[in-house]
Amino acid sequence: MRAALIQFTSSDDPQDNLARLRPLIAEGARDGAQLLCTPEVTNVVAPRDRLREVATTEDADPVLAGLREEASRHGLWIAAGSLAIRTDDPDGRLANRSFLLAPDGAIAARYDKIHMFDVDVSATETWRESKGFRPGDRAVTAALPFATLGLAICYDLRFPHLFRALAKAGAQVLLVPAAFTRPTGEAHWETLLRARAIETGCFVLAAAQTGEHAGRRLTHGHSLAVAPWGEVLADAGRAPGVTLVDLDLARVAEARRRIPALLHDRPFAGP
Ligand SMILES: O=C(O)CNC(=O)[C@H](CS)NC(=O)CCC(=O)C(=O)O
Repeated sequence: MRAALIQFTSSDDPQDNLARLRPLIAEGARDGAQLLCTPEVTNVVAPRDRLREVATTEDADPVLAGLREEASRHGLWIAAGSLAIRTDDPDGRLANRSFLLAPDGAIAARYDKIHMFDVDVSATETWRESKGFRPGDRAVTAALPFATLGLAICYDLRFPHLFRALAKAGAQVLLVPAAFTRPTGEAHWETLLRARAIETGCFVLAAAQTGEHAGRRLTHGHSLAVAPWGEVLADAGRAPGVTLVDLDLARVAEARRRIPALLHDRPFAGP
């Protein structure tokens, strides 16, 4: 199968983001991608107040509507990394929700980010994702004609048991759309993605936000594709654009045959 990672710098204006995404999708389609992945919060990256003002419901979100159009126009699958979506939460919290869009434009799966990034990265960089977003509580796989996908988002990457559960439920390709911070990206991003691939014997596809966003926020970039044995197949660097990668799904079974650790869980007591 051929996948495309769309690396992108989302602004705080969904219409602007959609307008800049369309040509990248056309490029991925022209180059034969069957599955196209976009980063976390593709529709809007903004400080909390602006985000709440801009985010709308699934029915009203222009980026979701536009991506559904693009999926059916080009007849390909789009994993809309995540979108910030208004919910019925009494406290007004949004969902950080991924959508898998089928080649006819239908919504084939949804996943709400489970783990909230409530972290003091440094003395000057602190995040309280749970103030703006309501966490999900359900892991999601989706069987496509050419591969079974496991869905995760950004900070979920640090919770290996989620990925193990996805692999055990049949996932062969794990998606990790992200908006990683610069300091944690430099220190951990590639290592964690390679570890999740090796542990699960899955391909990992991670489409990333890159560059400078509203409110002077910086993201790490380096959209990455990793093989089940752990090799980096593609690294998009810092520039926005489309990165193509060919996945030979037979490599999933091959990696798991060489190291059958997924079958070797044992109960234990303690510590
Ligand atoms: O708030 C938004 O706009 C959407 N959410 C995000 O971008 C989230 C929470 S701030 N970012 C991460 O999870 C980064 C994780 C990370 O960098 C790490 O694990 O090191």
